[in-house]
Amino acid sequence: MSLPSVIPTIDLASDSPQRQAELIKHALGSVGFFAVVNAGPHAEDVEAMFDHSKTFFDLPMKEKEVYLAGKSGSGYTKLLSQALGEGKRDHKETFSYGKYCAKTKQEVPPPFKEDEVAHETIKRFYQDCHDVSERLMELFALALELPREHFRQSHSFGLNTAMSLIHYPALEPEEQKRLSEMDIRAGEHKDWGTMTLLFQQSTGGQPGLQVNLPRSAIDPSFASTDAKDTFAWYPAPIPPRGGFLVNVGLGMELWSSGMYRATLHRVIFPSPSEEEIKAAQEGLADRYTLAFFVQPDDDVAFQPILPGGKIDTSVRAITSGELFDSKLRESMNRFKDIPTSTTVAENTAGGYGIVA
Ligand SMILES: O=C(O)CCC(=O)C(=O)O
Ligand SMILES: [Fe+2]
Repeated sequence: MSLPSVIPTIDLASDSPQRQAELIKHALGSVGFFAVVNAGPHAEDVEAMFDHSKTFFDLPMKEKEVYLAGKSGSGYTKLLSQALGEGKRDHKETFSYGKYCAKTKQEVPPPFKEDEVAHETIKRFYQDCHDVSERLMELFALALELPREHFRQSHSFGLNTAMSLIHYPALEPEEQKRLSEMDIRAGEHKDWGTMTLLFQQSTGGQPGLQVNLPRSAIDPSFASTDAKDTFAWYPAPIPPRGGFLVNVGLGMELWSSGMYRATLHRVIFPSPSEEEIKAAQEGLADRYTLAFFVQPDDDVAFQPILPGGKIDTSVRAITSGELFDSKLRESMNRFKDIPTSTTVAENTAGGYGIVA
């Protein structure tokens, strides 16, 4: 069974809200991912964002280093300076906008600062991602029989939600073979927050995102057998132009008492044969993605929601800020212990990412 049929596509322009909520509930209860079409940022803006991202990552290291991320995760992180999963460093560089558009504005890097059009595009993209995430949160609530503002009201505009430009550079096959023994593009992890919107290039981009799913989610007939359920990695689809993927993080999994699943995912290097074919066809291709990490305000407690829209207030639930801090600490400790295939001194000056 091919994956697009298990990662459903939700059309936010034509399905009814009831139907959208039903599809979301089913997707998040089984595979933890779905694709959205006909909503969110304009396709032209998404494409422009990929161009701006390329412009930034093409800058000489000296210029990018000016924006090195601090503990908040905002700013630039170098190749191999994060480890989303166990045992391997991530062969990617990122630029994250933490509190962008909010009161404490982060400084925008030169290619965007000096380019009024680029700057406006980034702001509009952020705003449109925020707006569609609010719509989705209303549907998440509707599907669990909660008041529509239940999740939405816990996310102040521009406060904890962060946006990342991500670049996974293409490598010569030999170099990639050497690196992939010790590193990965993005190690296996669950996101931390409410949800992530992930934009991939619909044409000319490189795939590589994989999701870890139980066989019973891929093949419904399997669920009725006695065989032990096993997990395997499946390639995630790239939605059509203007579309994007959505997955929920650990915060939402806790909040929904597991009715919405945070699914493990990772980004792998292309296999040498695929790489060779691609290289022959179009020259070496890099993978660029844009991620919008929706994260509740720090003091929001993930008070578990029970079936029927009841809230369990009998437990002292972890807050969004506590979960974020503990995940950040965990990822820093994990990172320190991981050897790398390249000179550590050259590559570890970056900060830490927003996700684990
Ligand atoms: O870039 C991708 O395809 C996925 C990135 C991701 O999962 C993350 O940064 O949390
Ligand atoms: Fe992720």
